[in-house]
Amino acid sequence: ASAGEKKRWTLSDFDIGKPLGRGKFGHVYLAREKRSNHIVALKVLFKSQLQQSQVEHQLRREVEIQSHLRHPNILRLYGYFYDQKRVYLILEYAAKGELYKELQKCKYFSERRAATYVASLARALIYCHGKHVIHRDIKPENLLIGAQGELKIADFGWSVHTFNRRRTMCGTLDYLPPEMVESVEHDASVDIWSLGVLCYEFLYGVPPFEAKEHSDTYRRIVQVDLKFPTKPIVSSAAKDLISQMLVKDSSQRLPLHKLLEHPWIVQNADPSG
Ligand SMILES: Cn1ncc2ncnc(NCCc3cnc(NC(=O)Nc4cccc(C(F)(F)F)c4)s3)c21
Repeated sequence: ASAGEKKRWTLSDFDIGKPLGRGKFGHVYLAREKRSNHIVALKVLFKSQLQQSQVEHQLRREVEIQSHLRHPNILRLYGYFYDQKRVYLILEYAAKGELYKELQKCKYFSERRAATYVASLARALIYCHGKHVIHRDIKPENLLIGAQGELKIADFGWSVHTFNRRRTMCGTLDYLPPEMVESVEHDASVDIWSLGVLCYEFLYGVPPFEAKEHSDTYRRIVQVDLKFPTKPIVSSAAKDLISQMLVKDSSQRLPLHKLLEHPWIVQNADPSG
């Protein structure tokens, strides 16, 4: 088998280093694979918590989906192993850490930095959608920064194969009425909406539909109650792009390949990503 595949990993294959972060289901540690000295991130998940939340199938799907994804802006999941009580995810290490911490520190990003991030995320999502994978959970907490400052989408715990859902739902689509064919409520355009929300938050430091109560946020989203603050000053080109992504009718949202041709991206994104 090639490196990292088929081999049965165990905890004794790794030296464990400092904690990198703690998620809902467990902690992440810096680790070094002893034989290769390869630095990785090791996410430790407790089986008990996975069982309680009945998310084991999601984890299996994440591992399956991630094993086919190879893109510079998608954090690699090299493999997994488990022992009596825990499941371990062997992940690519993102040396510059979590994007949301960087956003908190800077309050908001320059238009060049925001456009560079948005363009690299668009390229990663074009790649995913090309493989019928939608992420469905694009937000600052799921974005990491690599050693060269490049953005990495992480945590495909909520991603799905839209193609599979069509296939598993029925043998042939021919006899299905429109509402059943349409029933893949998440089509790839959900990621375009989330990328628009992210672009807004990169530029203003807050998400566009933020409100004190969940019910108010829900109403602002369904009404697409999009307002642009006067401060910080943001170019009209950026506002134009965001307005073309945060559109209620998912079929009318700016397609990702068109996003890469938008003047704001062309003029501000660093081509290297
Ligand atoms: C903080 N940090 N700093 C540097 C750094 N470098 C790499 N990684 C880091 N952090 C880990 C990032 C993750 C990547 N993939 C994940 N995947 C996941 O957490 N999956 C997952 C968990 C629990 C339940 C489910 C389930 F079942 F619901 F699907 C799915 S987490 C780093």
